[in-house]
Amino acid sequence: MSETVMELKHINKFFGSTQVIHDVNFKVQKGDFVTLLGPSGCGKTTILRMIAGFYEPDSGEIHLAGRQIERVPPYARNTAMVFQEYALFPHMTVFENVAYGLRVRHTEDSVVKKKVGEALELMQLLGMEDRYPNQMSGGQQQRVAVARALVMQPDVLLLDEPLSNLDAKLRESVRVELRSIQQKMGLTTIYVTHDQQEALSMSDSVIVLQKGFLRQQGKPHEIYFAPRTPFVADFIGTTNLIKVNGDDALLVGYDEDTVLQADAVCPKGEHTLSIRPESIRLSEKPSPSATDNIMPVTVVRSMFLGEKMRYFVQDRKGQEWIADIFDPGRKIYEGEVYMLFAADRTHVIEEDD
Ligand SMILES: Nc1ncnc2c1ncn2[C@@H]1O[C@H](COP(=O)(O)OP(=O)(O)OP(=O)(O)O)[C@@H](O)[C@H]1O
Repeated sequence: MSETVMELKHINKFFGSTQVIHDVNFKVQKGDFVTLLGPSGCGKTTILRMIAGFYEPDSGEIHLAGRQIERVPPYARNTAMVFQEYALFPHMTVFENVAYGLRVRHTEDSVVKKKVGEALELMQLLGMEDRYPNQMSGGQQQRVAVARALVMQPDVLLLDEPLSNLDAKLRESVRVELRSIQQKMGLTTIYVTHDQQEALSMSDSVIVLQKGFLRQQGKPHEIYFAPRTPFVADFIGTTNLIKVNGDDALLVGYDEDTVLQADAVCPKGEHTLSIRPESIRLSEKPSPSATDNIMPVTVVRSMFLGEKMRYFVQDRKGQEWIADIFDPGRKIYEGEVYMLFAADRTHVIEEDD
């Protein structure tokens, strides 16, 4: 059974006269890894800082572990935040950096020793207790910053792009490590990133933000395969966004000669469909199965990308589509071909941006 540990209700935030957060609502289940995802400036950090208590919302409520906390000072909330720039104390050893929060709380020495030891072990930092931050790599410093947060046993761990200073390979391995520790500890975590891949691969739940508005919250595969707005569809990977005429039916009109079958009833009027490039197949013959959509197209250009071949094709209307063909072998499609895609991958977008 899932249990809600945190909830934001109707949160609004202004900086001066500019509203940067607009009526944001979401719930976080205990033990979940939740990602706030969106482009630069969409308000991710502002939301995280309001949860930590560094900013106050102008209106709305924040509930954490049974308490209403939006006016509670940061030190009196049981949250711990890890910043992008680690913010370790340079003049303190690793041990003292990790112990800092416990010392502030006047925790007994023997308990400090035990808890810091456990956190260092979890983050694979045993043996480095006496080093100073400048004697460690970026990845190690980042692990110290996480250990320093874990040791506080927060109700929620807040991570603000903690991997963005690491190179791609290290980032990948720290990402796997972080997720596995978080799951082992059952630690509720909110993670800020603008990296879609990172969000999809790490999260139980993803929250997509655009210009201070929450556009969608869902499991990674829901966000990917059933985006609710064109922005979400386009921000999460590559997609084909196609304008169609709906008629309160599964069949939608694309042009005079083409009717497409969609994955849901499309309301009357102009709407958008999203079809992922990997959901498209190409064929020299018009041989669709009963549930396939089919359209004649012309190959404009193609690109070999290793595991897949990316085709840019144009339909009769002049609309360009992208089709990704995996395991392409030696076959190259050229000129006039047919594009096939299943009805259940022809996704009706509920709301236009
Ligand atoms: N202290 C501040 N005073 C005034 N405006 C601010 C302040 N902090 C953030 N903003 C503005 O609020 C908006 C949201 O910023 P925020 O830092 O939350 O975005 P973000 O999604 O975390 O972006 P990034 O990924 O670039 O860190 C931006 O337009 C930003 O310029």
